[in-house]
Amino acid sequence: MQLLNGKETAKVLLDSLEIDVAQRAATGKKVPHLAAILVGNNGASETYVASKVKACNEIGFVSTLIHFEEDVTELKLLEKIEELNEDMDVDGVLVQLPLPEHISEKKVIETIDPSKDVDGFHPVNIGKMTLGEKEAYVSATPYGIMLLLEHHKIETKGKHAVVIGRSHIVGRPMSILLSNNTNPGNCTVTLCHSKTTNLKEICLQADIIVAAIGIPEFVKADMVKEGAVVIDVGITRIKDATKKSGHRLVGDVDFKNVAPKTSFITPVPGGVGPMTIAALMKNTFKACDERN
Ligand SMILES: Nc1nc(=O)c2c([nH]1)NC[C@@H]1CN(c3ccc(C(=O)N[C@@H](CCC(=O)O)C(=O)O)cc3)C=[N+]21
Repeated sequence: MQLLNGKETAKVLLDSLEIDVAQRAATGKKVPHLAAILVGNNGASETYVASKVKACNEIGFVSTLIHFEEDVTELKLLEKIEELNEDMDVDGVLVQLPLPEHISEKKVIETIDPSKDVDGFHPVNIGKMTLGEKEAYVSATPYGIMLLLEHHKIETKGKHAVVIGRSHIVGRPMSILLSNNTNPGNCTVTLCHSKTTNLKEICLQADIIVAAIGIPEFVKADMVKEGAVVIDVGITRIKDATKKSGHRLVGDVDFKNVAPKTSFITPVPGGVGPMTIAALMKNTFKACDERN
């Protein structure tokens, strides 16, 4: 069993971006600018957005964090997005999800200029990704997983990949990327979800499993074929008084029992999470490069 170390891989990618940014700056070009919008006081969201801003600072991007109160009106949020769309200095705009009930995520996502949609959530980018077009901004988590597979030279061609979870931001785009005619890619893909029958039998046929359902330790050892590659997207916070933070992070995979059966597996934390950040930074660099 080999650990797919997302933290280390993300660092390699971020170091390389840092050089690219320095090169832009040295030739008098503008550096990438990411604007992130956070609504309310969700602890996990605050942590993730803080990591994104920190990554920006570390590699020489400019970042702007806009923090609205939980009760901000949808109109006010949409107006802010439009302002950022028009701001020539801003290359990437992201609105951290989930949003409060009274705000339509669909409207918010569709208001972001597709050329600044570094999260890759806009229908235009989902369409381009589905068509395998290079200019698409690919949703950061699935993109990060593709980069992790690529970095470790994991053979995916002709393999059976089983994706568990059909969310718009992870499972669905993941299933499309893995089936695309690319490397990594060229998988035969089965997309499973809450209504799937015989999930265990399907998983047992998988060469690659991507668990993205948000149920802690859902994937058990008896669902995994010997030698499979297991990617754990889950990141649930469980209260734990013995931890300084008051919680520990648990993935969608029963890591302790599953890991010994696998050829490669991602840990939680330190697996997919840091890769999500690295992918977002790559998208933001691309947005800047295409604009200037
Ligand atoms: N518009 C939008 N874009 C997103 O990209 C987005 C989002 N909304 N909503 C929520 C999910 C989740 N997400 C993570 C990012 C980093 C870590 C990460 O860095 N995790 C660390 C641990 C962090 C911790 O200590 O909590 C790790 O796994 O090692 C995890 C999860 C981005 N998301």
